[in-house]
Amino acid sequence: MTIVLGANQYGKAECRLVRIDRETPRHRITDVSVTSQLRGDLEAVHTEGDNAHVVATDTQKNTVYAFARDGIGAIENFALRLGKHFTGNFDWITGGRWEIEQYQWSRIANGEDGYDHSFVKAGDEKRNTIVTIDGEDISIVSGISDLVVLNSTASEFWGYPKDRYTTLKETTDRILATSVSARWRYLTTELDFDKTFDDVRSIMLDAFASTHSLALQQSLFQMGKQVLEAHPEIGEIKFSMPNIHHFLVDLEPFGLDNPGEVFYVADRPYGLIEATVERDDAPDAGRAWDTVPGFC
Ligand SMILES: O=c1[nH]c(=O)c2[nH]c(=O)[nH]c2[nH]1
Repeated sequence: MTIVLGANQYGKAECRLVRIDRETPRHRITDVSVTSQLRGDLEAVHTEGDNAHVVATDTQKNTVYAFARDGIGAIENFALRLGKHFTGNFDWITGGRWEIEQYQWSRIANGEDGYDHSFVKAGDEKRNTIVTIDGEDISIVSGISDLVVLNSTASEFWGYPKDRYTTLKETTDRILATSVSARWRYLTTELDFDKTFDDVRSIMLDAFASTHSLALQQSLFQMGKQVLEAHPEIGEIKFSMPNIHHFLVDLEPFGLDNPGEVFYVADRPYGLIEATVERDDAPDAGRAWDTVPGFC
């Protein structure tokens, strides 16, 4: 028996970086966290402590900041730039993984257009991407997280099997709320990623709002289906959507009715609905999803 090194990667995680584009008085802000990880011929450092092939994690971090000097642009393009740099400049680095999470800011309101150089954090919602390079293969999985949405009606849940443990009452009018995490795989590296992201987000919101839902699962599928129908450059989309339960408060002890107006929101436990919506002719995903946690 011999003990050998298995899969490995290394790099600098969560390089927080804010860039201000200030060519004109109307500044723009890009706020990201970048993780760079390299793969390749890295056996010797693990088995011998030989660092000859180790592009230091500190160097990777510095490269992230130095590249930002030229602009960031769409996070997908920034991740691709980093990946091509490391795989192109160090022979033994044959691949890697570049993950970026982007935090959203909007302009502080001031008339129609907002202030030129004053921003307010736009909630918890985040945009993200993972670019993976493996030799000649490049995969891009992008997504959104913490997109919190709520329908105050047009949601039902009934017709489920009943057994001795079932206490849930059927309903034809409930609140449907969730925090959408979605990731989708691009089938191309040449794309206006900013525009596509905005469009995917707005399709998901519109599908959630316009679906009269008999189950969160049905809303999820509609969201994915409508994204794939509009975007042939996306192979599949995965969702993880907690059902944020809103329970009707029993006001009867106070002699009051409650016609669907007063709720308490339970933070846990929560239903967790996860699914992949895919086109049946999409090219094989290869290892694109291997290091994307939290989805099925
Ligand atoms: O939309 C729902 N899907 C379920 O699978 C489920 N299960 C449950 O108890 N409530 C709900 N709601």
